[in-house]
Amino acid sequence: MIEIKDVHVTFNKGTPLETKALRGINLTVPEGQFLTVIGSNGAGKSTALNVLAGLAPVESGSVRLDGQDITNWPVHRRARIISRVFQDPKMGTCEDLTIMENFALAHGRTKPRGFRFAIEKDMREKTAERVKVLGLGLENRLDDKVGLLSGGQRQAVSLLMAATGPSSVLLLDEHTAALDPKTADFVLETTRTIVDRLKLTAVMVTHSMAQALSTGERTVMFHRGKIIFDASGEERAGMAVEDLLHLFKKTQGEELSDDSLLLG
Ligand SMILES: Nc1ncnc2c1ncn2[C@@H]1O[C@H](COP(=O)(O)OP(=O)(O)OP(=O)(O)O)[C@@H](O)[C@H]1O
Repeated sequence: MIEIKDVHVTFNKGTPLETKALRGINLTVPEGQFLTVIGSNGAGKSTALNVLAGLAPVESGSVRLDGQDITNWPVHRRARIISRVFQDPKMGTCEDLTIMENFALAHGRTKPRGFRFAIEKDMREKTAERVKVLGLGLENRLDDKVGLLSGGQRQAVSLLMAATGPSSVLLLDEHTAALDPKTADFVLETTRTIVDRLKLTAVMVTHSMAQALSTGERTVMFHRGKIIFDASGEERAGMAVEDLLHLFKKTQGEELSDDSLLLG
């Protein structure tokens, strides 16, 4: 379970560039929940993910994971339990290494003589089995360099790698935004399957309201560093993008002006 309590993040404090990126965020995500996060540009979505990953300076408030206070844990300590997939398909994998080597690396199986030698038969079979879930035939291309894969294939592999290992929390940072619509749909469907099968706690930031409502089981909206609504259950099940816009206008007294949110 993720528990973010009254978290404030201010960049460049005390300077003319001071930005209050998060202004008292409270968010509890129960174990196994798939949460989607939406909001206009600069609303604080990525900062919230960075707070979880340990990359944003928490000015006040606390972050707990499964009851442990991780507010001051360094990034590397969290990396074992929290993994992340970024917008850029190139960020989750090493393009000069093969699919197999990337998985070996993710498993921390490196040895002084080089991990090529450390890839045991057993691990190869397990990796092939895992990659097969994607339905892309990549189980027959384990020795191909990742750089040869398409953006969608690569993002699917990143996703699988992030979900492999001991981590139980998956952070998805607009991970389909750089893909064409068809590939984005495929990666999104793969995401749903992986999160469901591995019973992960997932937080997905997206610019698409439609995607936010059709994925996972709960949606929160950020606006100017605050969470302005939190929908789940029946309320969310019947929601369309127009309802979100209406809700935004009702709570904020203004129209939502971010085109990417409206069109996504
Ligand atoms: N490292 C940083 N240094 C200074 N300001 C930052 C930093 N990171 C974010 N900000 C500022 O904090 C605010 C929130 O940014 P954040 O990236 O969290 O928004 P976002 O909701 O993810 O937006 P977008 O959808 O545009 O990516 C913005 O005003 C941004 O310019």
